[in-house]
Amino acid sequence: MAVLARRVRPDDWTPIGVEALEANAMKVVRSTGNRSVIAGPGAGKTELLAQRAAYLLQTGGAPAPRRILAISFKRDAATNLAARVRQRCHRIHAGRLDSLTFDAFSKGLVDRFGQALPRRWRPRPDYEILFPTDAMYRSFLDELPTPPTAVGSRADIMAITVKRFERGHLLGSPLPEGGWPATNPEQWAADRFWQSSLHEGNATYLSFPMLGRLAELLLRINPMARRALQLTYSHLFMDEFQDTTQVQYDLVRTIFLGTDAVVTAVGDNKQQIMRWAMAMEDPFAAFDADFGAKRTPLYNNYRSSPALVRIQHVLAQALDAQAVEALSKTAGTVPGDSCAIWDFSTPQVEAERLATFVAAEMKAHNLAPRDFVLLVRQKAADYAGVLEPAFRRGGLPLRNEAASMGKVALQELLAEEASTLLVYVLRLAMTRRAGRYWTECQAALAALRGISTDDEEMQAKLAREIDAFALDLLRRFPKPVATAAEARVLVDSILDFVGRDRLIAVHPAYAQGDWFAKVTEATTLHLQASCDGQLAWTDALDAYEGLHAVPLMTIHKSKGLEYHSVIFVGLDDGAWWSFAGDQIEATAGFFVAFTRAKQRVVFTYCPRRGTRTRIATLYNLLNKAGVPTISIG
Ligand SMILES: Nc1ncnc2c1ncn2[C@@H]1O[C@H](COP(=O)(O)OP(=O)(O)OP(=O)(O)O)[C@@H](O)[C@H]1O
Repeated sequence: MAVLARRVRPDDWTPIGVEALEANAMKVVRSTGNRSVIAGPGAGKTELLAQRAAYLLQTGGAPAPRRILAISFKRDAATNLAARVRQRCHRIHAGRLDSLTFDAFSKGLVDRFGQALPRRWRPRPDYEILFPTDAMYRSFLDELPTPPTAVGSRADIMAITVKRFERGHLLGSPLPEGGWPATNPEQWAADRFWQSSLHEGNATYLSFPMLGRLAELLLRINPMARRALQLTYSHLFMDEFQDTTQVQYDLVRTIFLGTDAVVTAVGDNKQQIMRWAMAMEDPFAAFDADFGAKRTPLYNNYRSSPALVRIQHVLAQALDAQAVEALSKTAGTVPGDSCAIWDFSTPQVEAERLATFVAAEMKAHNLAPRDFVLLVRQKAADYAGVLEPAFRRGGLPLRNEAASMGKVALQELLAEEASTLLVYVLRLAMTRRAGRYWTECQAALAALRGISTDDEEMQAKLAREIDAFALDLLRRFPKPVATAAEARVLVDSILDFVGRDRLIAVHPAYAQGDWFAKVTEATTLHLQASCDGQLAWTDALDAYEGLHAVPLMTIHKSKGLEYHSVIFVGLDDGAWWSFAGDQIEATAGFFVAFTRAKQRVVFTYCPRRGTRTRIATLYNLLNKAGVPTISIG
């Protein structure tokens, strides 16, 4: 892979790491105007952003010292894009991409500029993150005093529904600098919520959407801060744009609308599964209208076999009658049905058969455990309780990625910077062939220490320090840790070396409340558990990352990921109890699950878990696509 530090002429630039891009993707990569890319699953939308970053950084399209800002929804998506760009670009170039989540971006802004907000909107500097629930909003509304007569009555307040309160009033529109005129009960109650969260408790408590609203306000009223961002970023990328909330969109609009920044938004409306979390009805339409973006479709599917793409199209049409069938660019490699519904008599039989099936498929197609995923709609722990023992008996560990380590979900922990760094450092120090980890450690530590990519002297000094630390670590911990105390000492040593203060300074989430303590605790617990019974560090670290375990996760967590085979456990009314409530979102969830597969999708059904009448629509779609139902045992 060409990783050049020198400038490449735009005409000479070719995609890196893939053979070719389809014509429209290439147009977007090279484009100098705002673009919205709506394309189906596996079309290479994330890949397109990575290629565009490489193009802009290598050709000078994003001229130094200006930077590219990439905003994603999930931390792993943000890390994934940054890693793809690092693989494709020289570190001098890759260092000019900031890949962040929306939450981290908003929070960073409030942390940097929040104290300049007018008093009524100013959080205390040591504010805490609030994760509000419907019950919490309800009790807040129930406990409000009677509003002023001119505003309304107590009965008016009691009549406010939680959803309307949160979406329509608390977060529904940009914050007015001088506060809302108290003209109606909802707005009065929303203002009470803001003021009590900001000023009236022991601490300031703010949810991430509230931080987004504050960030938008502070940039709207502070032209210097806005200008600083506009000067910093020449380009903005937004992935999974279909799930953008109004809060996020307003923030982006306030910063970038009418500036010279070029915005690229990619997504797939059929994969919109965050409407419950306030995703906009049609963010692409708003973006095209406001930013004058040119809409560019993509037609290929690089992930899934032709047989799966054909079935995907039937599902896609249920979500969008205009959907165009994608062109599969991947050959089918499994014989027989690429998709089937398997009926089982009991969950125990199901678990045994699935374990045998995965083991046999691994052998037949030379696959690894992580080429498979077991997806469930919710309550992963309940399914894991039956599946895990059966897989263990079959010699295959199964790992519930939704399970918690201390107070952090495993999947979340593995995307945490502190945990990732620990793995990089340990792989570098304790294992052979750690070249890749050298690069990752050096890049991560240089970023934490603020060493610029072209400061050769400081980079060399850092390399020597890493080297000495790694040698010392191996001398002190030649074997995987055996006790909780040892795990703690090891984690502490690495954090001391990395620098807790630096981590906290660069990752704002760590500065808030006790999140850093929770992540450190979870890292220590998980390290100790992963070392249990292992003789070599490689095995312990493989266990930490779950490299040899079949993952089990919910559909929501599978977004953006891909597997050779997807086994969806429990296609029944029990798991999809809310199907009738929001049929479109549920079907979109089903579509997301289906489209994670490259070669095979298996749905399982067991009458003990529920009937299949309420979700007959999903079964009808599969029937329409010719998916057979097979009675397994
Ligand atoms: N031009 C290309 N040539 C070959 N492979 C590609 C190309 N573009 C993407 N891929 C591969 O296809 C797969 C899907 O790409 P990517 O994850 O970027 O798709 P996506 O459109 O973001 O998918 P989704 O919306 O389903 O998450 C990845 O394995 C990626 O490496």
